[in-house]
Amino acid sequence: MPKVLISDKMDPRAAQIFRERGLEVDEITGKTPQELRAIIGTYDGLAIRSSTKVTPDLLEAATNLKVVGRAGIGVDNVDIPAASAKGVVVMNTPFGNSITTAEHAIALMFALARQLPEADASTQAGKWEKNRFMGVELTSKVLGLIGAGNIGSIVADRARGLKMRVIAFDPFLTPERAVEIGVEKVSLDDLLSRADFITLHTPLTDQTRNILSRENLAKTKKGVRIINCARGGLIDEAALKELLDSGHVAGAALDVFQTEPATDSPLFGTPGFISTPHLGASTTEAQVNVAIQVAEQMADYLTTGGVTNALNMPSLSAEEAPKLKPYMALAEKLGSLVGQLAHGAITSVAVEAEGAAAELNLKPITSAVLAGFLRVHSDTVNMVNAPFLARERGLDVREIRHEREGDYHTLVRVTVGTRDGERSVAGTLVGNEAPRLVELFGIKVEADLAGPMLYVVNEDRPGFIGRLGTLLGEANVNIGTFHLGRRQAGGEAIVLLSVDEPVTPDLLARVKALPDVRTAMGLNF
Ligand SMILES: NC(=O)C1=CN([C@@H]2O[C@H](COP(=O)(O)OP(=O)(O)OC[C@H]3O[C@@H](n4cnc5c(N)ncnc54)[C@H](O)[C@@H]3O)[C@@H](O)[C@H]2O)C=CC1
Ligand SMILES: O=C(O)C(=O)COP(=O)(O)O
Repeated sequence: MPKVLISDKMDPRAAQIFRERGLEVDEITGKTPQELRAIIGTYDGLAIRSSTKVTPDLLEAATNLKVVGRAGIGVDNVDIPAASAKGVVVMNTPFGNSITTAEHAIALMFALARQLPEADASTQAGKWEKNRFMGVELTSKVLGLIGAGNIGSIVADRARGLKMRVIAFDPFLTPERAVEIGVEKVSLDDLLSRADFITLHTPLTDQTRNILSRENLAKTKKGVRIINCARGGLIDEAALKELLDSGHVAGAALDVFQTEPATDSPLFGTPGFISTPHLGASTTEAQVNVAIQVAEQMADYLTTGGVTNALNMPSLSAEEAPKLKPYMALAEKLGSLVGQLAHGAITSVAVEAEGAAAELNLKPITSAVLAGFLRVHSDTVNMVNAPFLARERGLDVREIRHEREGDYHTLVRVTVGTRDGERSVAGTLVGNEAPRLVELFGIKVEADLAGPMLYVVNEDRPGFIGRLGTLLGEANVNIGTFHLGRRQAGGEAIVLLSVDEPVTPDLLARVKALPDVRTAMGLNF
């Protein structure tokens, strides 16, 4: 039974779903990285929010881990390349808390406009400072969005309802989408100089880190108010403090900080500064959404292989997964076969689908080919890390669909490119289920690829099969299945046979010494 660890505070529905889906679940929150490292080894799944840091160090100890599920959006607390390299799927819940977070940004914008926290503190202190708290209206003000994705576009929608003019800097925002969400697409400099309010809604990446740098903050309009419900690393906090002190920035509301938990910050106590402790996603509705979603996604993956919202693997629906499973087995075997047989440096891998296979999602099939192929050299390769490792090796990977149906109702062909040219193998599914090789390096040969096998290339001459059979019999090697193919009579022929025990170097040497043998190899599936 797969085991899941919930390591950050999560709605109880997550644990309930894991149990209902037949998984074992432990909820152990608030652990230090060292404590987590000590227990992670037995778990197949790890469900987190933003507190748990999935570092290379934690992953190293996570010897059984197959999936990390982030009940939320931002995954900057997960080292995705390290997870991918270890073959761990990383999933998030990209929409579950977006409305809630957008509403928090709007709440902070109002709080800044009317100095609500200070006014509240003063009033409750019995001061009744009616003249101290003069606010500004939002109507007709310019709101500058940095990042106009899911959350940014909801903020834009709400702000337009408040009669604000919304401008957005987002290099990936298309002009059509800008029109659709009712924002004016602008450059960052334009936004900085025009916005009365600036709100950040980008992920934290190498491109967005410090996007409101000291230099960029200095380009803002005097009296600007800044809201950050995205990630702490997006703003230079020291520069922000100075600009608040000088009065250039009229107000700043941060829900997120460079270092969290932020129990101490030079910004604390600065006039015009408001903070919340990373509450963007903290509503009952959002937490129920993300807990249910992450648990369903992780349970799907651990029980059916279905993949939804993975950041390091193509999606594969729970309905698709059973249909693709036999294809993935076929693809792994074909990948493994070319991996074992192809000599020399491989520079490209092409995966072609014909007939029924052409109707399917090819991404998982390709990942399985690459996994089978790369596993020949490393047994830690799986479908998650194979595409990543292939990229690292500079392999040119292509997927090709053919509408035509050939001799088989469904066919997957794998062609690898080497310095000596291309070599290709192809297979089908018998009864839509059982993987079967049908072509090897241009020669038609039908074989099940399973267990230890012996592969021989020979001259097609009478008597050869008998001599090979005799040799194997004398060596006490039991033959399970025997498959033959040839290019043309008297030309190059191949023998593929399954044997009960792995082929020993000694047996291989004797096979190679037989007359008419060009080459021989032991294979394993
Ligand atoms: N405070 C909180 O509790 C929460 C914070 N978040 C944060 O909000 C972020 C945004 O979430 P979504 O809108 O759902 O993500 P999203 O992926 O839908 O949108 C992000 C947008 O940022 C844009 N972007 C990327 N690089 C950029 C750059 N260099 N400059 C400008 N724009 C850039 C993208 O094109 C995209 O449109 C998350 O990554 C997360 O870090 C999300 C939920 C809750
Ligand atoms: O979803 C996100 O990106 C968030 O930042 C929410 O964080 P949390 O789950 O509340 O720790």
